Amino acid sequence: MKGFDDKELKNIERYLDKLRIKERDQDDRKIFAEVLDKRTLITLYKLSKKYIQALGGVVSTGKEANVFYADGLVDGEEMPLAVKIYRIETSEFHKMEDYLFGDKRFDMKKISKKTIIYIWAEKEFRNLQKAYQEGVNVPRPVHYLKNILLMEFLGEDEIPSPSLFDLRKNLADFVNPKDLLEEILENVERLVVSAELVHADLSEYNILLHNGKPYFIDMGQAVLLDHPNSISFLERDLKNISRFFEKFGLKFDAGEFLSELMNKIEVER
Ligand SMILES: Nc1ncnc2c1ncn2[C@@H]1O[C@H](COP(=O)(O)OP(=O)(O)OP(=O)(O)O)[C@@H](O)[C@H]1O
Ligand SMILES: [Mg+2]
Repeated sequence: MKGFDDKELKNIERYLDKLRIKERDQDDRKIFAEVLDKRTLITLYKLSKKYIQALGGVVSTGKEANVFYADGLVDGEEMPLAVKIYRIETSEFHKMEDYLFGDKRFDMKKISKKTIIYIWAEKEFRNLQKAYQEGVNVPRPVHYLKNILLMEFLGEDEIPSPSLFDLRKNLADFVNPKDLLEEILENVERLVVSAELVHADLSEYNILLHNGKPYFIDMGQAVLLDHPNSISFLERDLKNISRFFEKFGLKFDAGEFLSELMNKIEVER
């Protein structure tokens, strides 16, 4: 480890210990130990100096990333944060390549295996930034460094807002499904027409219902409209939405909406 010997690293670990506000259970501690390899620990330590007041518990453990809660500090204001830490030793990174090649923002010729993960975090940050600026409902991006992304935490009391998948059985108790579908499509339109992005993994798993509104999360794989596969990704996204809302007796023609979107893109250009 460049610049840090074992003693310094112990200090960092102690510092991070102090950051953890609550005594976590055995499983949480195991996950911390598993994902916070030395390199990631140092990155988290650097980020924490500026943005993290207290590190909370595990929100989610996934194939590509783990998400933690943190009491954040952004521009002098307290703000709950989601800390998304991409696994460096991810087994899924080959899939990432499909979404990176063809993206003119990243020169793939010069990139090593390890760097792909860092680029992935940067890509999610930039996608979120672009979407957020265009008024799409996404968590506000805060900062990224190497394999760690900080963003607004969508939830309350450290509990993340539910996904549409979580609510599939009792969605109608929380929201009018027809209104929700409309709002999702408005957000898709803003994402595609104004931000010129396609989510490319949109489904009930990556839409959270937060304060009664749909929010798109997990934007790492989102691509620019000029990506060679963007339209087929968009079609797949729309079909996922259509399939989900069918269960609520709502008819929505993904193909028709895709054509409408294509027309609007043409007009914008
Ligand atoms: N900004 C956020 N606010 C609150 N919760 C979040 C936020 N971002 C992510 N989460 C939680 O973490 C989970 C996983 O996040 P995300 O989908 O971005 O990562 P992932 O690597 O794709 O994980 P998976 O492989 O499980 O899909 C989400 O389903 C959600 O519960
Ligand atoms: Mg996800």
